[in-house]
Amino acid sequence: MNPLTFKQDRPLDLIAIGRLCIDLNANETNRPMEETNTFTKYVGGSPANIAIGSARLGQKTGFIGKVSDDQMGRFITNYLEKNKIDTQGVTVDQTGAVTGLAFTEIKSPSDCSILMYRDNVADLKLHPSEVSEDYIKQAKVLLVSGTALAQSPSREAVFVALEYANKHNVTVFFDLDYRPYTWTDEAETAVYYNLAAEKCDVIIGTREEFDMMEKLLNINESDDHYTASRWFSYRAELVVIKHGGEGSIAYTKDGDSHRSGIFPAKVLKTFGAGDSYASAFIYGLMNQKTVSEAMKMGSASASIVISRHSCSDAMPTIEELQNYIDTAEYEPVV
Ligand SMILES: Nc1ncnc2c1ncn2[C@@H]1O[C@H](COP(=O)(O)OP(=O)(O)OP(=O)(O)O)[C@@H](O)[C@H]1O
Ligand SMILES: O=C(O)C[C@@H](O)[C@H](O)C(=O)CO
Repeated sequence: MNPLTFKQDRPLDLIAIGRLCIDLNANETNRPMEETNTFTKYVGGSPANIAIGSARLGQKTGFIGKVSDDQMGRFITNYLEKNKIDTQGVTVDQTGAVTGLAFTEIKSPSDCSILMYRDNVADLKLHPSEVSEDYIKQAKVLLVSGTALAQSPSREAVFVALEYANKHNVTVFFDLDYRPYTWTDEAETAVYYNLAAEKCDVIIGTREEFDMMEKLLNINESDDHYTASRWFSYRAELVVIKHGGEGSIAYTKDGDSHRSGIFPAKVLKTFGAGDSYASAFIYGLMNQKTVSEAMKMGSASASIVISRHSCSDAMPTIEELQNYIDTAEYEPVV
Protein backbone atom coordinates (compact mmCIF):
# COMPACT_ATOMS: atom_id res chain seq x y z
CA MET A 1 0.00 0.00 0.00
CA ASN A 2 1.27 3.44 -0.92
CA PRO A 3 -0.81 6.29 0.55
CA LEU A 4 0.72 8.95 -1.68
CA THR A 5 -0.34 10.21 -5.09
CA PHE A 6 1.92 12.34 -7.23
CA LYS A 7 0.90 14.81 -9.92
CA GLN A 8 2.14 13.11 -13.09
CA ASP A 9 1.85 16.10 -15.44
CA ARG A 10 5.05 17.67 -14.14
CA PRO A 11 8.40 17.90 -16.00
CA LEU A 12 10.43 17.42 -12.81
CA ASP A 13 10.19 14.53 -10.39
CA LEU A 14 11.93 16.14 -7.41
CA ILE A 15 13.25 19.55 -6.44
CA ALA A 16 15.38 19.76 -3.29
CA ILE A 17 15.89 22.97 -1.36
CA GLY A 18 18.71 23.66 1.11
CA ARG A 19 22.42 23.43 1.50
CA LEU A 20 25.02 22.73 -1.08
CA CYS A 21 28.31 22.13 0.67
CA ILE A 22 31.60 20.32 0.44
CA ASP A 23 32.48 17.10 2.23
CA LEU A 24 36.16 16.64 3.03
CA ASN A 25 36.37 12.99 3.97
CA ALA A 26 39.53 11.84 5.71
CA ASN A 27 41.54 9.43 3.59
CA GLU A 28 43.31 7.99 6.61
CA THR A 29 40.62 6.03 8.43
CA ASN A 30 40.51 4.35 11.82
CA ARG A 31 42.21 7.28 13.52
CA PRO A 32 41.18 10.71 14.90
CA MET A 33 41.29 13.73 12.62
CA GLU A 34 44.28 15.04 14.57
CA GLU A 35 46.21 12.22 12.95
CA THR A 36 44.94 12.56 9.39
CA ASN A 37 46.73 14.46 6.65
CA THR A 38 44.69 14.15 3.50
CA PHE A 39 41.05 14.45 2.56
CA THR A 40 39.01 13.76 -0.56
CA LYS A 41 36.65 16.51 -1.67
CA TYR A 42 33.06 15.63 -2.59
CA VAL A 43 29.88 17.63 -3.01
CA GLY A 44 27.91 17.36 0.23
CA GLY A 45 25.05 18.74 2.20
CA SER A 46 22.16 16.45 3.05
CA PRO A 47 19.66 17.84 0.49
CA ALA A 48 22.39 17.90 -2.15
CA ASN A 49 23.17 14.24 -1.40
CA ILE A 50 19.48 13.34 -1.65
CA ALA A 51 19.11 15.23 -4.94
CA ILE A 52 22.20 13.50 -6.34
CA GLY A 53 20.87 10.16 -5.18
CA SER A 54 17.55 10.91 -6.85
CA ALA A 55 19.21 11.89 -10.14
CA ARG A 56 21.50 8.84 -9.98
CA LEU A 57 18.35 6.68 -9.81
CA GLY A 58 17.08 8.32 -12.99
CA GLN A 59 14.73 10.91 -11.52
CA LYS A 60 14.40 14.32 -13.22
CA THR A 61 15.81 16.44 -10.40
CA GLY A 62 16.22 20.15 -9.69
CA PHE A 63 17.64 22.22 -6.83
CA ILE A 64 16.92 25.51 -5.10
CA GLY A 65 19.92 26.81 -3.22
CA LYS A 66 22.79 29.27 -3.08
CA VAL A 67 26.50 28.70 -3.65
CA SER A 68 29.56 30.82 -2.98
CA ASP A 69 31.06 32.91 -5.79
CA ASP A 70 34.34 31.01 -5.89
CA GLN A 71 35.96 27.76 -6.96
CA MET A 72 33.98 25.73 -4.41
CA GLY A 73 30.68 27.16 -5.62
CA ARG A 74 31.62 26.38 -9.20
CA PHE A 75 32.78 22.87 -8.23
CA ILE A 76 29.35 22.23 -6.74
CA THR A 77 27.37 23.62 -9.66
CA ASN A 78 29.52 21.75 -12.18
CA TYR A 79 29.00 18.50 -10.28
CA LEU A 80 25.23 18.96 -10.15
CA GLU A 81 25.13 19.58 -13.89
CA LYS A 82 27.40 16.60 -14.57
CA ASN A 83 24.80 14.54 -12.69
CA LYS A 84 21.99 15.95 -14.84
CA ILE A 85 20.51 18.02 -12.02
CA ASP A 86 18.75 21.17 -13.18
CA THR A 87 20.46 24.20 -11.61
CA GLN A 88 18.18 27.04 -12.69
CA GLY A 89 17.16 27.39 -9.03
CA VAL A 90 20.76 27.69 -7.82
CA THR A 91 21.91 31.28 -7.30
CA VAL A 92 25.41 32.63 -6.67
CA ASP A 93 26.03 34.63 -3.51
CA GLN A 94 27.39 38.14 -4.02
CA THR A 95 28.13 38.99 -0.39
CA GLY A 96 31.44 37.14 -0.05
CA ALA A 97 29.85 34.22 1.78
CA VAL A 98 31.66 30.90 1.70
CA THR A 99 30.84 27.23 1.14
CA GLY A 100 30.06 25.13 4.18
CA LEU A 101 32.69 22.48 4.86
CA ALA A 102 32.04 19.13 6.51
CA PHE A 103 35.28 17.48 7.64
CA THR A 104 34.56 13.86 8.40
CA GLU A 105 36.43 11.77 10.89
CA ILE A 106 36.34 7.98 10.64
CA LYS A 107 37.80 6.67 13.89
CA SER A 108 36.17 3.31 13.28
CA PRO A 109 33.22 2.03 11.23
CA SER A 110 30.92 2.76 14.13
CA ASP A 111 32.65 5.86 15.49
CA CYS A 112 32.42 8.61 12.90
CA SER A 113 31.90 12.31 13.39
CA ILE A 114 31.62 15.43 11.33
CA LEU A 115 33.38 18.72 12.02
CA MET A 116 31.33 21.46 10.41
CA TYR A 117 32.69 24.85 9.35
CA ARG A 118 29.54 26.84 8.74
CA ASP A 119 30.26 30.50 9.54
CA ASN A 120 28.93 32.94 6.90
CA VAL A 121 27.85 30.14 4.57
CA ALA A 122 26.20 30.92 1.26
CA ASP A 123 23.50 28.25 1.61
CA LEU A 124 21.83 30.06 4.52
CA LYS A 125 21.66 33.29 2.50
CA LEU A 126 19.07 31.90 0.10
CA HIS A 127 16.37 34.60 0.01
CA PRO A 128 12.60 34.11 -0.38
CA SER A 129 12.73 36.25 -3.53
CA GLU A 130 15.03 33.60 -5.04
CA VAL A 131 12.41 30.86 -4.64
CA SER A 132 10.36 30.60 -7.82
CA GLU A 133 6.70 29.56 -7.68
CA ASP A 134 6.80 28.79 -11.40
CA TYR A 135 9.74 26.46 -10.77
CA ILE A 136 8.29 24.63 -7.79
CA LYS A 137 4.96 23.96 -9.51
CA GLN A 138 6.87 22.00 -12.18
CA ALA A 139 7.78 19.29 -9.64
CA LYS A 140 5.98 16.20 -8.32
CA VAL A 141 7.97 16.39 -5.08
CA LEU A 142 9.68 19.07 -2.98
CA LEU A 143 12.38 17.77 -0.61
CA VAL A 144 12.95 20.04 2.39
CA SER A 145 15.91 19.58 4.71
CA GLY A 146 15.65 20.87 8.27
CA THR A 147 19.00 22.60 8.49
CA ALA A 148 17.81 25.20 5.96
CA LEU A 149 15.50 26.47 8.73
CA ALA A 150 18.46 27.40 10.96
CA GLN A 151 18.90 31.04 9.92
CA SER A 152 17.19 33.84 8.02
CA PRO A 153 16.74 34.43 5.12
CA SER A 154 17.05 30.72 4.27
CA ARG A 155 14.37 29.99 6.91
CA GLU A 156 11.85 32.27 5.22
CA ALA A 157 12.83 30.91 1.79
CA VAL A 158 11.87 27.43 2.95
CA PHE A 159 8.50 28.57 4.24
CA VAL A 160 7.78 30.35 0.96
CA ALA A 161 8.72 27.15 -0.89
CA LEU A 162 6.36 25.20 1.36
CA GLU A 163 3.53 27.62 0.61
CA TYR A 164 4.09 27.25 -3.15
CA ALA A 165 4.29 23.48 -2.86
CA ASN A 166 1.06 23.24 -0.86
CA LYS A 167 -0.67 25.63 -3.26
CA HIS A 168 0.29 23.54 -6.30
CA ASN A 169 -0.17 20.07 -4.79
CA VAL A 170 3.55 19.32 -4.87
CA THR A 171 4.11 16.44 -2.44
CA VAL A 172 6.45 17.62 0.32
CA PHE A 173 9.02 15.32 1.94
CA PHE A 174 10.65 16.74 5.08
CA ASP A 175 13.97 15.12 5.95
CA LEU A 176 14.59 16.44 9.46
CA ASP A 177 18.39 16.43 9.08
CA TYR A 178 19.01 18.02 12.48
CA ARG A 179 22.59 19.28 12.73
CA PRO A 180 23.10 20.85 16.18
CA TYR A 181 26.18 22.84 15.11
CA THR A 182 24.00 24.96 12.82
CA TRP A 183 21.55 26.00 15.57
CA THR A 184 22.00 28.18 18.66
CA ASP A 185 18.85 27.61 20.70
CA GLU A 186 16.90 24.38 21.36
CA ALA A 187 13.52 26.10 21.59
CA GLU A 188 14.06 28.05 18.37
CA THR A 189 15.04 24.83 16.63
CA ALA A 190 12.00 22.91 17.81
CA VAL A 191 9.60 25.76 17.01
CA TYR A 192 10.70 26.02 13.38
CA TYR A 193 10.91 22.26 12.88
CA ASN A 194 7.37 21.83 14.19
CA LEU A 195 6.01 24.72 12.12
CA ALA A 196 7.57 23.34 8.94
CA ALA A 197 6.44 19.77 9.65
CA GLU A 198 2.81 20.94 9.76
CA LYS A 199 3.07 21.69 6.02
CA CYS A 200 4.64 18.40 4.95
CA ASP A 201 3.14 15.20 3.53
CA VAL A 202 5.96 12.85 4.54
CA ILE A 203 8.28 13.35 7.51
CA ILE A 204 11.48 11.31 7.81
CA GLY A 205 13.70 11.50 10.87
CA THR A 206 15.58 9.60 13.52
CA ARG A 207 14.17 8.94 16.98
CA GLU A 208 16.55 11.58 18.35
CA GLU A 209 15.38 14.21 15.85
CA PHE A 210 11.74 13.67 16.73
CA ASP A 211 12.65 13.76 20.44
CA MET A 212 14.22 17.18 19.85
CA MET A 213 10.95 18.41 18.33
CA GLU A 214 8.81 16.98 21.15
CA LYS A 215 10.96 18.10 24.09
CA LEU A 216 9.80 21.69 23.65
CA LEU A 217 6.20 20.55 24.17
CA ASN A 218 7.11 18.53 27.31
CA ILE A 219 6.33 15.33 25.42
CA ASN A 220 8.84 13.19 27.27
CA GLU A 221 7.30 9.72 27.28
CA SER A 222 6.96 9.47 23.51
CA ASP A 223 7.28 6.45 21.27
CA ASP A 224 7.31 5.98 17.49
CA HIS A 225 3.56 5.41 17.25
CA TYR A 226 2.77 8.53 19.28
CA THR A 227 5.29 10.57 17.28
CA ALA A 228 3.71 9.57 13.99
CA SER A 229 0.13 10.08 15.18
CA ARG A 230 0.93 13.68 16.13
CA TRP A 231 1.52 14.55 12.49
CA PHE A 232 -1.57 12.92 11.02
CA SER A 233 -3.69 15.70 12.48
CA TYR A 234 -1.83 18.07 10.18
CA ARG A 235 -0.92 17.31 6.57
CA ALA A 236 1.19 14.20 6.95
CA GLU A 237 0.20 10.95 5.22
CA LEU A 238 3.37 9.05 6.13
CA VAL A 239 5.90 9.31 8.98
CA VAL A 240 9.17 7.36 8.98
CA ILE A 241 11.35 6.91 12.05
CA LYS A 242 14.87 5.63 11.35
CA HIS A 243 16.75 3.50 13.91
CA GLY A 244 20.21 3.08 12.44
CA GLY A 245 21.40 -0.52 12.34
CA GLU A 246 18.05 -1.63 13.76
CA GLY A 247 16.20 -0.53 10.64
CA SER A 248 13.23 1.79 10.33
CA ILE A 249 9.48 1.96 10.91
CA ALA A 250 6.84 3.79 8.88
CA TYR A 251 3.32 4.75 9.90
CA THR A 252 0.52 5.71 7.52
CA LYS A 253 -2.46 7.87 8.34
CA ASP A 254 -4.82 4.91 7.90
CA GLY A 255 -3.26 3.27 10.95
CA ASP A 256 -0.93 0.82 9.21
CA SER A 257 2.73 0.44 10.19
CA HIS A 258 5.64 -1.14 8.35
CA ARG A 259 8.95 -2.33 9.77
CA SER A 260 12.04 -2.55 7.61
CA GLY A 261 15.19 -4.48 8.38
CA ILE A 262 18.64 -3.75 7.02
CA PHE A 263 21.12 -5.06 4.51
CA PRO A 264 24.18 -5.84 6.67
CA ALA A 265 27.07 -3.84 5.26
CA LYS A 266 30.85 -3.82 5.43
CA VAL A 267 30.60 -0.41 7.06
CA LEU A 268 33.37 2.06 6.25
CA LYS A 269 31.53 5.05 7.72
CA THR A 270 28.00 5.51 9.03
CA PHE A 271 27.15 8.97 7.77
CA GLY A 272 25.32 9.16 4.48
CA ALA A 273 22.93 6.42 5.55
CA GLY A 274 20.07 8.85 6.01
CA ASP A 275 20.50 10.69 2.73
CA SER A 276 20.84 7.53 0.66
CA TYR A 277 17.89 5.97 2.48
CA ALA A 278 15.76 9.05 1.71
CA SER A 279 16.64 9.26 -2.00
CA ALA A 280 15.85 5.61 -2.68
CA PHE A 281 12.79 5.58 -0.41
CA ILE A 282 11.31 8.57 -2.26
CA TYR A 283 12.19 6.96 -5.60
CA GLY A 284 10.34 3.80 -4.59
CA LEU A 285 7.20 5.63 -3.51
CA MET A 286 7.21 7.62 -6.76
CA ASN A 287 7.58 4.45 -8.81
CA GLN A 288 4.56 2.48 -7.62
CA LYS A 289 6.33 0.58 -4.84
CA THR A 290 4.54 -0.16 -1.58
CA VAL A 291 5.78 1.55 1.58
CA SER A 292 7.56 -1.66 2.62
CA GLU A 293 9.21 -2.07 -0.78
CA ALA A 294 10.29 1.59 -0.76
CA MET A 295 11.76 1.21 2.74
CA LYS A 296 13.72 -1.82 1.52
CA MET A 297 15.09 0.24 -1.37
CA GLY A 298 16.11 2.92 1.12
CA SER A 299 17.81 0.36 3.33
CA ALA A 300 19.69 -1.14 0.40
CA SER A 301 20.87 2.27 -0.80
CA ALA A 302 22.05 3.12 2.72
CA SER A 303 23.94 -0.15 2.97
CA ILE A 304 25.74 0.60 -0.29
CA VAL A 305 26.68 4.17 0.69
CA ILE A 306 27.95 3.42 4.20
CA SER A 307 30.32 0.84 2.72
CA ARG A 308 31.89 3.50 0.49
CA HIS A 309 34.09 6.54 1.22
CA SER A 310 31.81 9.31 0.04
CA CYS A 311 28.11 10.11 0.25
CA SER A 312 27.22 11.91 -2.98
CA ASP A 313 29.67 10.04 -5.22
CA ALA A 314 28.59 6.74 -3.64
CA MET A 315 24.91 7.06 -4.48
CA PRO A 316 23.88 4.01 -6.56
CA THR A 317 22.28 3.87 -9.98
CA ILE A 318 18.95 2.06 -10.24
CA GLU A 319 20.75 -0.91 -11.80
CA GLU A 320 23.23 -1.09 -8.91
CA LEU A 321 20.45 -0.73 -6.38
CA GLN A 322 18.23 -3.42 -7.90
CA ASN A 323 21.17 -5.80 -8.25
CA TYR A 324 22.09 -5.22 -4.60
CA ILE A 325 18.53 -5.90 -3.46
CA ASP A 326 18.46 -9.10 -5.55
CA THR A 327 21.81 -10.45 -4.37
CA ALA A 328 22.79 -8.98 -0.98
CA GLU A 329 21.82 -10.46 2.38
CA TYR A 330 18.73 -8.83 3.90
CA GLU A 331 18.18 -8.99 7.66
CA PRO A 332 14.46 -8.59 8.33
CA VAL A 333 13.25 -7.23 11.63
CA VAL A 334 12.67 -10.04 14.09
N1 LIG B 1 25.12 -0.22 10.37
C1 LIG B 1 24.18 -0.30 9.41
N2 LIG B 1 24.11 -1.40 8.62
C2 LIG B 1 23.18 -1.47 7.63
N3 LIG B 1 22.26 -0.51 7.39
C3 LIG B 1 22.29 0.59 8.16
C4 LIG B 1 23.24 0.77 9.20
N4 LIG B 1 23.03 1.99 9.78
C5 LIG B 1 21.98 2.53 9.12
N5 LIG B 1 21.52 1.71 8.15
C6 LIG B 1 20.38 1.93 7.25
O1 LIG B 1 20.25 3.33 7.02
C7 LIG B 1 19.00 3.80 7.48
C8 LIG B 1 19.16 5.21 8.02
O2 LIG B 1 20.19 5.18 8.99
P1 LIG B 1 20.11 6.11 10.30
O3 LIG B 1 18.97 5.68 11.11
O4 LIG B 1 21.48 6.07 10.91
O5 LIG B 1 19.76 7.54 9.69
P2 LIG B 1 20.55 8.92 9.90
O6 LIG B 1 20.98 9.07 11.31
O7 LIG B 1 19.72 9.96 9.29
O8 LIG B 1 21.85 8.66 9.01
P3 LIG B 1 23.14 9.63 8.87
O9 LIG B 1 24.19 8.93 9.66
O10 LIG B 1 23.43 9.68 7.41
O11 LIG B 1 22.76 10.95 9.45
C9 LIG B 1 18.57 2.77 8.53
O12 LIG B 1 17.15 2.79 8.67
C10 LIG B 1 19.07 1.48 7.91
O13 LIG B 1 18.17 1.06 6.91
O1 LIG C 1 24.83 17.31 5.57
C1 LIG C 1 25.98 17.79 5.66
O2 LIG C 1 26.26 19.00 5.67
C2 LIG C 1 27.09 16.78 5.76
C3 LIG C 1 26.91 15.79 4.62
O3 LIG C 1 27.40 16.33 3.43
C4 LIG C 1 27.62 14.49 4.94
O4 LIG C 1 27.84 13.77 3.77
C5 LIG C 1 26.69 13.74 5.84
O5 LIG C 1 26.68 13.91 7.01
C6 LIG C 1 25.68 12.86 5.16
O6 LIG C 1 24.56 12.73 6.02
